[in-house]
Amino acid sequence: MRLILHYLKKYKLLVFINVISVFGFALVELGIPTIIAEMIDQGVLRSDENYLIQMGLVILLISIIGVSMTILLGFCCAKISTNITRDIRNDIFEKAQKFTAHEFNQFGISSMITRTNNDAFQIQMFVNVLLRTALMTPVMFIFSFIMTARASLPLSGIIAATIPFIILGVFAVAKFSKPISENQQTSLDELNRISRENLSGIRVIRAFDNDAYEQNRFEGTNEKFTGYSKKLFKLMSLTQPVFFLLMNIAGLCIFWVAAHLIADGSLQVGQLVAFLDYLFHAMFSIMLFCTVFMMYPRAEVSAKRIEEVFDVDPLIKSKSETKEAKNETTIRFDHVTFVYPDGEEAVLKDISFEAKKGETIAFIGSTGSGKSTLINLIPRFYDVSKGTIYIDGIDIRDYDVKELRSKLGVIPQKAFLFSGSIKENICFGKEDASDEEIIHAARVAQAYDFIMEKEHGFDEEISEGATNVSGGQKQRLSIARAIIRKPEIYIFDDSFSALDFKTDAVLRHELKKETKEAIVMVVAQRISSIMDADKIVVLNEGNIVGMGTHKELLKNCEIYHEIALSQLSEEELAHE
Ligand SMILES: Nc1ncnc2c1ncn2[C@@H]1O[C@H](COP(=O)(O)OP(=O)(O)OP(=O)(O)O)[C@@H](O)[C@H]1O
Repeated sequence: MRLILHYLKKYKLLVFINVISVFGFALVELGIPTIIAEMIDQGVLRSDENYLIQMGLVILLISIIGVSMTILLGFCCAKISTNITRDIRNDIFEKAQKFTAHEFNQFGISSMITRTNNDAFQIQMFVNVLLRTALMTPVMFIFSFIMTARASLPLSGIIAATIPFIILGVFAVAKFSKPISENQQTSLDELNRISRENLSGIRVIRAFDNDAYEQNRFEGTNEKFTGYSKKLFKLMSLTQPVFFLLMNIAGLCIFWVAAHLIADGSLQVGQLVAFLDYLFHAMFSIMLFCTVFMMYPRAEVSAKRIEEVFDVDPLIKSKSETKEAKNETTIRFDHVTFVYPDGEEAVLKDISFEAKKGETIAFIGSTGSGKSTLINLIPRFYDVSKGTIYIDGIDIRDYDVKELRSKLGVIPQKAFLFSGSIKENICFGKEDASDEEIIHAARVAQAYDFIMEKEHGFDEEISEGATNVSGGQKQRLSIARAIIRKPEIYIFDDSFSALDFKTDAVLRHELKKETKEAIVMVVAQRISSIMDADKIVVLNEGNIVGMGTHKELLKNCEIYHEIALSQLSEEELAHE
């Protein structure tokens, strides 16, 4: 409710119009039975035709007002509920933009998608019904109840006696349905996760001939989800007949008592007609109330799941303004230690090094030695646990994150392309890039030739998951995407691994010309990719075990010598 109220505040005017139309609608609805009762007692029984015509016209006018109010009510409810859902989705998306991998892991990507789509939709349905009925129900009920009491006190006593049973029933349904709704949403998360994994890992599943296993896994979860949904529907479908049964019993009692009252002359037929009409409205409003109340537990579960996302305090906090930077391009790690938020041991230990404008600094080491972790600290995908990283003399935590990242051109280990054209993918690095800039970036990244071989050149569409380009082509496009930004610091995380040796060499040669004014940080497994670097940092189990040029390291770093020996022949090494 807190979440819904928070969003409702943004639409005060619409809510106000909504309230007016509810009152208008309720008064019109309830006014008509009063007039009809008058018409029967004064017009029909006394055969007063003029009176009947006059009252008929009043009913017509009131009905027109009623219809207009109902249309207005529907319009307001639809507008408010859809706008609120849109706002919730936008806010979840905006919040998620600030998440690090650690925060995403708390929910899982599939659950984030379910929360954004399905949970937000549950809120939309609830708000729509709530706005239609929340105000109308008490207004109509109280008014109709007073009117039924006015029409006949003994008969209204029967309604009053029925109400506690209805309220008890509604509370019981809400109590049972809440845990089922929670389980339903959780199993929907699971279903989405399995679908996602299945679809994106379809090749691996087929290659390992594991279709049957995956099918069973999916069917199991689907069955679970269906089970919870069935339980909910059963509960709901039980509720209505029981409700009507109660109503019918109350109706029977009412007619039985009414027959006696009319027989002994203490109740008129007109009064009974008015009573029945008000009774209908009272019951109708109770039924609406039950609908809202039965939807509430489900919406509450969804609201809680959305609030969980909003309540996360992202690890990375941005400064609104960056301190005045020194007029230099440097990057400096000063005794940096890092432990993953959900890890126990330090993955990087007391790391210190520096690189200046125009320099290339490379990182090498066995798998799991911490190379990717090290460079992921620079765009602040995570913050250091100890020590400081300085860019241009300023602690990176003192930057506005946007400004910090605008200095960087990151080419991740797993090249990722978006669905859209090749051109759009390259322009992701610089929205307003000219055609010349796009072509230049593609040429430097050695992507131009293969792009031109595509039927539509730069307008060729990249499919979802970039399945229509090869691994090496993906890497080159993501390199072009970084080049086009002309960043101050290039970060290549094993970004040449899918390239053949010749393309790798040409690309590095072309890059050298492009990056004269920048710092280039390269993580690589291949010695040949980094042996020209100005400085090579050798990592082992999170420690720096060697730092220097290729030649220096060959002489004084045993681990580097071993890596070199495993990749280069004795002859090649002897040349160094
Ligand atoms: N998100 C994470 N949470 C916890 N531990 C992690 C996380 N990511 C990586 N690690 C651990 O941190 C260590 C360093 O991983 P990292 O990816 O930095 O190594 P790397 O040198 O880049 O390896 P590779 O060459 O295989 O890419 C590994 O032991 C890894 O298991």
